[in-house]
Formats: sequence, structure tokens, C-alpha cells
Amino acid sequence: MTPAPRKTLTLLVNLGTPDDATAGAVRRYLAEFLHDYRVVDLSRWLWCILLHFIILPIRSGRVARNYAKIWHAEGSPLLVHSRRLAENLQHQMPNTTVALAMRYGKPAVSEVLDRYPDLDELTVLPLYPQYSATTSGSVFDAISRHYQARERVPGIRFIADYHRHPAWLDAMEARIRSHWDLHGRGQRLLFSFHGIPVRFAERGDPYPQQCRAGAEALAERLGLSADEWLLTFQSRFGREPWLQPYTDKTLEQLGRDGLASVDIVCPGFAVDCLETLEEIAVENAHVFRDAGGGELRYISALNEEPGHVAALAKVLESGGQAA
Ligand SMILES: C=CC1=C(C)c2cc3[nH]c(cc4nc(cc5[nH]c(cc1n2)c(C)c5CCC(=O)O)C(CCC(=O)O)=C4C)c(C)c3C=C
Ligand SMILES: [Fe+2]
Ligand SMILES: [Fe+2]
Repeated sequence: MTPAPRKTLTLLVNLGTPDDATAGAVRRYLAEFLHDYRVVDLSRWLWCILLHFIILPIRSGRVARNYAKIWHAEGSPLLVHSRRLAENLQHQMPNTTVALAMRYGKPAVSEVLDRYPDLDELTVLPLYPQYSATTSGSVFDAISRHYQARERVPGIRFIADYHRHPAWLDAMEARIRSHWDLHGRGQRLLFSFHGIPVRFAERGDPYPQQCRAGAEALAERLGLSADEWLLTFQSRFGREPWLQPYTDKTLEQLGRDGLASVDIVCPGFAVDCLETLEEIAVENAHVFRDAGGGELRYISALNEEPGHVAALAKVLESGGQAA
């Protein structure tokens, strides 16, 4: 008798996003996101008061207006691109089922896993090239929480990061070169990553080292000398110090220096989202121009393009490790 084929699932997990660009939907999304202790580790009673009575009422409307500027006909860019990426990866990998889940919002990790109750093997690929406890670590928590309440736990492979994987570096390099082919080179290339609090890095989150290692590898592949590129951190939240240099402050300085054109790429974001399309391509372009600079040219994320799909298939084949 031939054994039954093993049931395997490859689960892509991204951050999540509101259901629509309204204050109510953003509030529900932010409430789930910002209750995650991996993301905000203040004592619960203090944080719940701040969150429910100050942050959510003030922030939700403003952030909803920002989402409205970038919303696609089919929904939030983060969800639309992540869905297309999962569909394209399914075509590339016909021997396993590929599914998509979101850490916060819909489709929730647990709801997606419940569609596959009798799996033999699960591979989890958080859509973050660089590991951070705040992102990939939190995806791990959601997977583990799901199976804590189930009888049957499959074999699980968790891809913690792929920041130096040659296939991902190939795709990123090609993305930047194709931007240069179309638009010419800017006077600087900024690698802008989402920040985290410095305190998190000091207690052992390897995220900043992985951001730096990836940016250095890309700069070397692109033949950039040390004065042609910069590594910066964006999307600060709250009052404590976050990883520096900050993207907006750096662009302000480059504007004051009178640079006419700066290219900016965000290698921490697998797909375009609020933090790239609005914060970088709109807000930071204004910061640069208002300080006296010229054009800030945003190099879009890899999204669902074939090079990204091929890279993730290789990352999955090799379990995240370079061959
Ligand atoms: C790419 C990696 C990310 C890290 C690391 C990260 C850490 C982190 N984020 C917040 C707070 C917010 N982030 C928000 C949006 C957002 N963050 C990421 C990715 C990372 N976050 C993405 C892809 C997005 C965009 C989501 C979308 O729908 O497009 C937001 C929401 C927007 C806002 O209110 O400004 C918050 C809040 C913290 C506190 C943190 C680490 C401690
Ligand atoms: Fe609360
Ligand atoms: Fe974030």
C-alpha cells in the first residue's frame, strides 16, 4: 500500500491592516496591535489607560486619513499585495498549499490554521526579512498559542529571517537597479527600515544588526562607496528613543545640504503599505523638499513581482539559510 501523501502547508504571515480606511476600523486594528506585549511592554494597567483614553481616540482618525490617501479599490495595499504574493507563490510551488494570514486583523492566524486541521507539516514564513521580537517573534507566539489549544500539532518549521539570503539580496539588488535604469541614480541611496525602541535592541533583539548586515551587503553588490548610501530608521512611535539615525531627520539634513535627488528603499517591508506609500513617498518627500532638497524617489517594495516570488521559493527551499 502506498502511504498517503503528506499534507503540507506554507503559511505566509504579514503584520495586518485595518478592514477599511475609517477611524472605527483603524481603532479596532490598532487596539489589537498595540495590546501585544511584544510591541508595547509597558505595565498593562498603565498602558491600557493611555491606549484607550488617549492614544486610540487621538490617533485613529488621523491614521485613517493617511490610509485613505493610499487605499486601493480592492483594499489596503498591504493586504492586496500580500494576497497576490501568496497566489503567485502558490503557482511557483504547486506541491504544497500556500496560505496567507495576518498577525493582527484578518485573516487571523488561528482562523487560517483551522482550515487545515490535519496537517503533517507546517512551514511558517513571516514576511519580514529581518527578525525582530516585535514582528517575527510575535508571529511565533500566535502559532504557538493556536496549537496550545489543539490536540494535533504538526511538524513545524519557522523561518525566523532571511536578511542575508542570496536569493532575497538578488531580488532587492535587481529592484534597485531597475529603478536606476528607469530614473537614473540619485545623489544618495537611503536604506530606510522601520525602527524599534533602542531598549529592545539593548536587551538582545538582533534586528538592528540584521538591518545593517543586509544594507551593507546590498551597498556592496551595488558598488556604492561609503559616502553614497545611508542606513536610517523610520516610523517612531512614542516618546522613548528609537533606533537612529531617524529617516525624517536625515532627509531634513540632506535637504538643508541642497541635494537635488535622493533614492530611498525600504528593505524591511516585503510589500508596500502605509509606512512606505504614505510615510516615505508622501510625508518624507515633503520633509526633504521643505528643507531645501529636490526629489525624493521612492523605490517600491518587491510586492508580488516574479523576482520576489522566486526569492521566497528559494528561501523556503533552504529553510531560510543561504545555500
Ligand atoms: C517591518 C517591520 C516592522 C517593525 C519592526 C515594526 C515595529 C513596530 N511598529 C510599531 C507601531 C506601529 N506600526 C504601524 C504600522 C506598520 N508597521 C509595520 C511593520 C513593522 N513594525 C508595517 C508593515 C506597518 C503598516 C501596516 C499597514 O496597514 O500598512 C502602526 C500603524 C500605523 C500608525 O498608527 O502609525 C503602528 C502604531 C511599534 C510600536 C513597533 C515596535 C515596537
Ligand atoms: Fe486594554
Ligand atoms: Fe510598525
